[in-house]
Amino acid sequence: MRSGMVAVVGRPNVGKSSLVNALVGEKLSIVTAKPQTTRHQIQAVLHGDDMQIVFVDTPGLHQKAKLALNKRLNEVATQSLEGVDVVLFVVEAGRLTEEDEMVLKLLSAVTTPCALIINKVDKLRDKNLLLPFLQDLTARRNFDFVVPLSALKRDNLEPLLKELESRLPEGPPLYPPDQNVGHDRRFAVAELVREKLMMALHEELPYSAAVEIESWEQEGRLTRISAVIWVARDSQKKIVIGEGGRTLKAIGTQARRELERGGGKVFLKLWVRVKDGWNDDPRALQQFGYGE
Ligand SMILES: Nc1nc2c(ncn2[C@@H]2O[C@H](COP(=O)(O)OP(=O)(O)OP(=O)(O)O)[C@@H](O)[C@H]2O)c(=O)[nH]1
Repeated sequence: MRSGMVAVVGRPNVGKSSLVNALVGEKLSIVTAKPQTTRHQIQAVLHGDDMQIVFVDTPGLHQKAKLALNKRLNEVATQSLEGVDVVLFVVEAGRLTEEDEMVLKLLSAVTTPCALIINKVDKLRDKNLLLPFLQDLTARRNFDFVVPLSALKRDNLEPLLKELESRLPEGPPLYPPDQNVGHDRRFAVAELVREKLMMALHEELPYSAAVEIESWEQEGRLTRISAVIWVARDSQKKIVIGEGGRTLKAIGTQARRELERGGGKVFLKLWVRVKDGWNDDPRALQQFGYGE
């Protein structure tokens, strides 16, 4: 058995989340309610037969604009990258920006094995450009390995997994195999809808709305989710639906967009129902996932 931590770094929009989702195979591997270590936020866990990969986020790398300026943030990011087994530096094929350069610069201080992942090769019209692009980057840093791939098309993921497997230390899994993936994913989606609801209503309904996932069906790349927004009073139902259904529609659209970011299509159907005083009812709380 091998297991270890892998950090995925790169500028915004290069496809880091898409890559992790493609590798873990969970279209909707949303990150709430996942365990957290002191220095790393767990993004997703890949449970293989004889390997476990814990993908982590890098604190410090998220304050993107400040990256070049803030020494402290660089230190935080560097330290956290020193604590993992492999770093995946993700870039977009054929496109290197100033932000990529900043991340590369930050990586120069990191001694952890580091791989160059050239994502979105499917977007590259002229495949002949790949080699000079790759050569340009490998001239700047000694990468431990290089994998061109497409997270979106799930192209060339296998070589990356093989490389990772050979580099992870031998040892027991860091996390117990997740037997409640279904429940976790449902809870994560419910929380996402709730977050959009709270944003749409500007906290007009704090604590009096709960979201329950009623059904969940997977049809190939399409996920059909039906969710109920439970409110405590009739007047609140009107607020959530909004004039001509506008508020509810906006909530649904925002949640759906976020769910689709990892690829695949999502049909999200939202309903609003009233359960008088649900937020005082322990059984209702349990039903909505807020119980012990
Ligand atoms: N054509 C193509 N598009 C991709 C590929 N991988 C990701 N994308 C798209 O690139 C966009 C950004 O992908 P994300 O996975 O959200 O990128 P990210 O690096 O996690 O972005 P941040 O969360 O902002 O840091 C999305 O529209 C993806 O669908 C790929 O292999 N090919």
